[in-house]
Amino acid sequence: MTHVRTKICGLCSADDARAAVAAGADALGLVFAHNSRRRLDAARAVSISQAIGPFVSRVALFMNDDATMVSEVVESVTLDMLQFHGDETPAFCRSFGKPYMKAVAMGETDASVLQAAHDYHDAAALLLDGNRRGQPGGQGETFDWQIDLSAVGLPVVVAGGLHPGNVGQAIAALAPYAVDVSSGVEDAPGRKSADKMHAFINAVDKAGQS
Ligand SMILES: O=C(O)c1ccccc1N[C@@H]1O[C@H](COP(=O)(O)O)[C@@H](O)[C@H]1O
Repeated sequence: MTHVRTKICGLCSADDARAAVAAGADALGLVFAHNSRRRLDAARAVSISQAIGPFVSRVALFMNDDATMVSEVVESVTLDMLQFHGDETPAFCRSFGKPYMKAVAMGETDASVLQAAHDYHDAAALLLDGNRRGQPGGQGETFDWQIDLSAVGLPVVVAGGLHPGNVGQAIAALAPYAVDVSSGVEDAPGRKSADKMHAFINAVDKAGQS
């Protein structure tokens, strides 16, 4: 039996954050990317972060945002990890003194997970997303799960188009360390569904038992 961890991303309210924790999420994502419809300002992010109880990780998501903005967020919001979704270099990712996760855009034929694992060797994890390079994530797009990840050497987080109905299949195909979901547990853009979050985490737990 494997405990596959679940990150729920794009929380836009304290109530949704509490519901995600109640559903059993291991990590919650707060989006600061300038190009996201789920983008938070610092005041809202602080109120959401305060609503998250102990033993649940807080992850801040950026995409090609400038260093000053990232530093301001790191200084004003309680965070455990940073998630970078753009063309950020390894030096940029590690420069904020926090564990980080680098997203790899899998929605193109030449995406090289092994190259990313080499370049971002000090990352806490690699996150594989279904978006094309340059396009924002969080669009609900899957990628081809028939890939061999055995040589990656870093924890792998699978994302992109996951929902309660397909996450078991993704786990069976890729045996990831964790899965990450945003659109697939929403009722409307930026509004999470407690029922969908429960169903998602039940499906993850079930897949980890088989
Ligand atoms: O959620 C966003 O708005 C977002 C913006 C820019 C980059 C990434 C974003 N979200 C991340 O995208 C993946 C997949 O999300 P989905 O489940 O397909 O909606 C996930 O890691 C989100 O954290």
